[in-house]
Amino acid sequence: MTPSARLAAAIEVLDRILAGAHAERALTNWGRASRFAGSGDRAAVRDIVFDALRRRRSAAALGGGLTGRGLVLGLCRDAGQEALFTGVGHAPLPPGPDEQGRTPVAAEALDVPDWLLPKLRESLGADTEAVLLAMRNRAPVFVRVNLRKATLASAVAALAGEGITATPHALAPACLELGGQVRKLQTSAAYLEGWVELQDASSQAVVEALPLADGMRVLDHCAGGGGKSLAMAAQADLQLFAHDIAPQRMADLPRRADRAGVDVTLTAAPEDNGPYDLVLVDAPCSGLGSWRRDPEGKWALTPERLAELVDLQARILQRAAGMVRPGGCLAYATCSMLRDENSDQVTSFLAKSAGWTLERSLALTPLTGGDGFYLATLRRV
Ligand SMILES: C[S@@+](CC[C@H](N)C(=O)[O-])C[C@H]1O[C@@H](n2cnc3c(N)ncnc32)[C@H](O)[C@@H]1O
Repeated sequence: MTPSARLAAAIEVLDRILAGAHAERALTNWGRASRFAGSGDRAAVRDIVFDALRRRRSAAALGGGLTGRGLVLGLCRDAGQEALFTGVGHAPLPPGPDEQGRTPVAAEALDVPDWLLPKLRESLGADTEAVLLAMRNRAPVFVRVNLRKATLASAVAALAGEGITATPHALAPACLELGGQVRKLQTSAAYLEGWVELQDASSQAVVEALPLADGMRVLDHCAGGGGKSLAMAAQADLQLFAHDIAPQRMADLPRRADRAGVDVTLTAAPEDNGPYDLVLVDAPCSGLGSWRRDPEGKWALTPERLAELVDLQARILQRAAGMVRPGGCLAYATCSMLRDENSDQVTSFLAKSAGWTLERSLALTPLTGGDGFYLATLRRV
C-alpha cells in the first residue's frame, strides 16, 4: 500500500471507531477484510489510528471535524504531510474549502477533556503541560529481563540476534527499552524462553520500590495478567499468592510463571492464606498514566466514573489492610497521576484506619520515560 492508501484505510477504521467500535476490534476487522495489506501496512495503519486517538481533540480541530477524515487530515497537517491527500489512486481526496480547520486551544491543544484539565493541574502542577504533551506521543516499549534466567547483557545479545535493539533504562535495574524490529519480540527466543517479559518501565520501578525479602508471604490482590506478580517473584524467593475479582484475567499467569521459572499460587479466597507480610493492591483506576498505550480510555473517562473508581479503591484498600500481619506492609499502586486516586486516597485511608503509617510514596510521570504511576507503602504498626 502507498502511504496515501494507508491514510485512507486509517480513515475507514477511525470512522468505525467513532461510530462505537473498539479500536482493536475495528483494526482486526479491517485486517481480515484487507488481504492485500501486508504486515508493514497493518502496522502502519494501526500507528496512524492510535496517533489519531491520542490526539483526537487537536487533530479534529486542525482537520476540520471529528470524523475519520478530519482526524487523519489534522494529523497530516500537523506533520506537514497534507500533500498526501492527492485523490490519486487510493489516496484520500484533497481537502475542500470547508476543511481548512483551525488552531486548537487550551485543553483541546493538550488533548484532554475540559473537565479533566483543572484536576490534572491540581495533581501535576508546573509539569501539567509537559506531561500532557508527552502523552500525545507513542509510548516506548520496555521489557523486564528475568534475572533468574538471563543477565542484561545476554538478553541484549539475544534480542540483537532478532534485529531488536535493547538499551538499559534508568528507571529500573532490569529494564530495557526496545527499538528496531520490536514486533518480532513475541516470537523471539528470548521471549519464548522467559528471559524477558513485556513490562512498562514505571511498573518495574514500582515493584523495585517494594520492601520484598526472601521468605516473605505476599499477596498480589489485584493481579490481573500477573505482570507485577512475576516481577515480585523475580526479585525475591517469596510464598506468592495472586488474586483478582475477575479470575479469567489471571488465566495466562500459570503459563507465564512457568516460562519465567517462578511459583505463583492463584487464590479465589485470599483471606484463607493470610495474614501476609506484604499485600500489593495494584488498584483498578482511571488508567490515566497509560493513556499513551490506551488512548480510548482518555475519552471514555467521566467525572462519575472517576468517583466510582475512587470509591472502589477505598473499599479494596480496607479489605486488603485486613490481610496484612502486624508489622507488615500494604502497598497501594495505581497507573494514575490524579491526586483523587493517589495521595488523597492514601490520606483518607490513614484518617479512617488506626495503626498505619505511610512509609514511602513514589509518583512517576511519562517525563521519566515510562507510564504515569503511583505507589504508597503503608506499615501496620
Ligand atoms: C490495574 S489492574 C491490575 C494489573 C496487574 N496487577 C498487572 O500488573 O498486570 C486492576 C485489576 O484489579 C481487578 N479488580 C477490580 N476490582 C477488584 C476487587 N474488588 N478485588 C480484587 N481485584 C479487583 C481487576 O479485575 C483488574 O484486573
